[in-house]
Amino acid sequence: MTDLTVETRRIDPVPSLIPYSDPTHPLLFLRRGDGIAGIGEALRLEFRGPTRLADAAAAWREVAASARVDDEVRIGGSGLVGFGAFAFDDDSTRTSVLIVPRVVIGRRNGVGWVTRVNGADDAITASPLGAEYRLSLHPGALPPDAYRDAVRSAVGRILSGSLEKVVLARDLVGHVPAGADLRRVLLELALGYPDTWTFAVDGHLGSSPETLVRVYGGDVTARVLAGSHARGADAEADAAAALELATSSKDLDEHRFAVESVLRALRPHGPGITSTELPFTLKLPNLWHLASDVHGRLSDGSGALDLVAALHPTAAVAGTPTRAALDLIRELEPFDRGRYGGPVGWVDQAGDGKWAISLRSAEVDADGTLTAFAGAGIVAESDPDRELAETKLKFRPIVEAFG
Ligand SMILES: C=C(O[C@@H]1C=C(C(=O)O)C=C[C@H]1O)C(=O)O
Repeated sequence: MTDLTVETRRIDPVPSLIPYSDPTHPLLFLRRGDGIAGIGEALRLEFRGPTRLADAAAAWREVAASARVDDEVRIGGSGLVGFGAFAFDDDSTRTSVLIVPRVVIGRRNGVGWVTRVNGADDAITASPLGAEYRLSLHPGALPPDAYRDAVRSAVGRILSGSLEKVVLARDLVGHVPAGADLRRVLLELALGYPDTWTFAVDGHLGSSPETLVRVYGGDVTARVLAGSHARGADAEADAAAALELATSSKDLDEHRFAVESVLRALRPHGPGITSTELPFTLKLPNLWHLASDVHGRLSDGSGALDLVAALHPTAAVAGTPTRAALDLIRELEPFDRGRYGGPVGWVDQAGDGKWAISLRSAEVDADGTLTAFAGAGIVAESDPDRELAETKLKFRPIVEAFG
């Protein structure tokens, strides 16, 4: 592998990162206007199979150790960065990637920068958006009726004692016209869901509210989501919806499994890592979620990718116990989730980084085939109609951004 030469220079912060990214191959990780956009690929690493995350962590350590980095900005996202998107399942046929762009444009807290790899001299320009397009998405391999049946089967397994929780997803499919400017969709997502992580890596894009893990200078944070409720039609109904969620033993159970799975994975790397004592209600434009924040200090020098490898898959996207949940997902979902439910984010030279769980997301293949997934946590008290309705709400960001 050739050693990378990386140079970061301060620039006036660009007003919006999205118009600077590539129209058909955007690389983006953004929240509330701050983040990084990549152009081109200076280095692309691909991984597969059960060790894909550990392999990526090891490969990245080598890339980082051999890179010559001159960074006059030195904040999260400056210097050497790799964008990553990883498949959910060990047996997925979808490739997991780490990509070092040729050029990165970043902005954070009023500071702007540009990073050039191996002397890339691309001009930094916002290009006009391509033609408008709209597409409709249709049920895929697990249509609504079959999804209800799958939920019923899962509840049966839970009641028989095989497991406590499983997250079941269904799929929608569509076709993106050739040459479509994907930045249009990213702008819609970023405007509509400003508090989420709007991302695009290797044809996989979305707006995720769930932080898998964030590492910076030995501090670690995560935001666990599990337990959902539709927003109310008016202020009063909306407050009632939040209260119902915050006091629902079904949702609190579902949530507890997810928080416990995160703490179990992180504590070996920092015994003092804790979560907020009680979950809080997080308001998104389409949904209420139960949320818990996790934070602490790392005691073993783990990098973001090491923790991603330790955490994935959490009970927010798989279930509890993990093995039984993954087996049931394979049995009841007639598709490969690809990178939905997998880690997506970036890592820097020090091993710091920000990673979300790919939710509210879609995969756009080279031939324009679009596949989107949305799921819901199934526990003993789950009702098939309500879980189906929940997946509909979770599809909304993607359906509306492409529609
Ligand atoms: C599985 C999804 O979302 C996850 C499941 C949730 C739930 O079951 O309540 C809530 C947030 C996410 O952790 C999805 O968006 O597809």
